[in-house]
Amino acid sequence: MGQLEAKGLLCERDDRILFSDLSFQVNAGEWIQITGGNGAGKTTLLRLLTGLARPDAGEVCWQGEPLHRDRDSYHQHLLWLGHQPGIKTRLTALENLRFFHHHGDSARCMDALAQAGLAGYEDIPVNQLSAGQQRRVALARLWLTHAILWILDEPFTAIDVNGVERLTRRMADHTARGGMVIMTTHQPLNVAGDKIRRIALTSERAGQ
Ligand SMILES: Nc1ncnc2c1ncn2[C@@H]1O[C@H](COP(=O)(O)OP(=O)(O)OP(=O)(O)O)[C@@H](O)[C@H]1O
Repeated sequence: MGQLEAKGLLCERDDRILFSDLSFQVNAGEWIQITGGNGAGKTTLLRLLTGLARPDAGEVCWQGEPLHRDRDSYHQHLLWLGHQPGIKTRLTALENLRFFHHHGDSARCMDALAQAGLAGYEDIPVNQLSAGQQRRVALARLWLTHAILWILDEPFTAIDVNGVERLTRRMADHTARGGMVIMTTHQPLNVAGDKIRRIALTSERAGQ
């Protein structure tokens, strides 16, 4: 089972301190929402947690080891879905999933697309899908991945109410089975308060 630990993170952008001395742990089965207004540093923090960027001070550890020591093995445990859908718009929805998940046979990929609400759209080039449907193609990976840790930046952007409900259920299932979710969203989450822990990137952070 995994454990992610942020230790004393400092991040500066344009001579402004976004956050400093930020420490927290995420354990198996935990669901974390990073909160804060526009520009508070949520995406920046998520990128530090993925190992794609390095903090100005402090470090991020996975199972006790600093990420930069063995990023490749960390990435086997991680599913990162960034702000952009990160999909190939000339490929079909199904081809996109097969591209990301080589182990995913067509039947599993079709099932994942159905779970994401895209049944009937499997063979359509992604550039002919709506913004929300394109996002759903990326999010269908949540039904295919074996990664224990999901880091999701604004996964609900452009997603309708029904889609948000499906995704929320999927995240709840994942954490109930010992998975970990760290996400940002500006939308209210329809989840019992004790199921989710919030880490605020604001001056109110003290006391969180
Ligand atoms: N590559 C970069 N170079 C310089 N400054 C950056 C860079 N990326 C982000 N910033 C700055 O860092 C700050 C935090 O940006 P970030 O994207 O982390 O905020 P956020 O909390 O995710 O915001 P939002 O809710 O709008 O997505 C912003 O003030 C932004 O201008």
